[in-house]
Amino acid sequence: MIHFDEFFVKLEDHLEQQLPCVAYRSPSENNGHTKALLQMDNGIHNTIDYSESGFVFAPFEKNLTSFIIPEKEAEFMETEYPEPGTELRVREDIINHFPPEFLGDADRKDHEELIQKAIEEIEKGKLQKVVLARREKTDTQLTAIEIFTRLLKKYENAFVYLWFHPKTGLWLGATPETLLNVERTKFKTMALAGTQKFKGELEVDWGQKEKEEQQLVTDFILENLKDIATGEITAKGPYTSRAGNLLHIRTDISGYLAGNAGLKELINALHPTPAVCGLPKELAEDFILENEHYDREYYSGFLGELNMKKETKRSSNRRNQENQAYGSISRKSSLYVNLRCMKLEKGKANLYIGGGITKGSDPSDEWEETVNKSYTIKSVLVK
Ligand SMILES: C=C(O[C@@H]1C=C(C(=O)O)C=C[C@H]1O)C(=O)O
Repeated sequence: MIHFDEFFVKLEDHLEQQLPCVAYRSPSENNGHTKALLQMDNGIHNTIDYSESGFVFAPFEKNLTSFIIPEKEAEFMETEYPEPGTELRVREDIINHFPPEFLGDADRKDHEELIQKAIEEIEKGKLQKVVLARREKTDTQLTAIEIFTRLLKKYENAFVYLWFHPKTGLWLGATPETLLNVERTKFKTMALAGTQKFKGELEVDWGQKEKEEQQLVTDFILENLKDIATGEITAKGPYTSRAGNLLHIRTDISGYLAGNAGLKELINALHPTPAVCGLPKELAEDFILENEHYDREYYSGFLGELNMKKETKRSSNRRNQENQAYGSISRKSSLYVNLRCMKLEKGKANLYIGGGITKGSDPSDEWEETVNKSYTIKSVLVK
């Protein structure tokens, strides 16, 4: 563990040298410290079968390249940051810096037309759900590290990260969505969908449309895991879960991998889930690629620790001591869906924001939802 001043100086130095690096912190429920992997040279490393150890950064489109910072090629550092009691207070008048109308009517019109087109496609009967997103460019005077530390201070329940790689550029985010947690054969995932604004209350009512939309995600996950899991798959929920200024419906899903299945099979079964793509998966993906007129790149892809070393604490319990002989170091993967994120380019932040469309969707409500979601990032972009 090092002091956070040293941590951020080293991170900044690495960014200046344009070398691959990542800094991140897990959601508080997973008790995370702020960590980083600084790759020691400028080598380019890809992963296809997810067998390597390191930090992976994978795109939305399955057949595009996933990059990895290998554990063995990088310096690992860890710090305690932020200090307790230093939660970020954002300006009350943040909305005046990014009034929805600032976007101009053209953005709104384009997005609503896209949604209308999807609703018409859904009404034809083949496509059930499609998640449509837009990209919004905005200015920021802040440096990458300033944005990162502000995200850390504001969103303790999110997976917060800063990723740089010469092949992908600089990305930052605070995502509420776990793709996978895997330790030995035990896996955990979640079905997250349905959105409303948080107004101080966790006890809220959800509309039929949101409940059904989230149920589709749960059903898809359970169905797709059936053949690679052994024994029963447990689903806890649905319940309301807070993500910054938003609420979502969430179900926690866990189980054990069957003997012939590994991380690769799990990822292939899940990514991209109908929380970010749609149903049926291929039809939804085709619709997205044909109709969203920009490249999602790494938005709605996934990222996180892949097969990273985890030391298990010694226990005084005799039976555990015997187990230690074999199992004191295990491998752990913690992957998150890349949402509430941005790509930073020379004073410009590119935000990516989407929402699930089903036959009950209303284009103007869906637009509002993307505006609300955009404040997750916007609220840390102004000092
Ligand atoms: C697609 C996004 O979020 C996803 C879509 C949601 C929805 O449609 O209600 C909710 C949570 C996420 O699974 C996004 O934030 O860009």
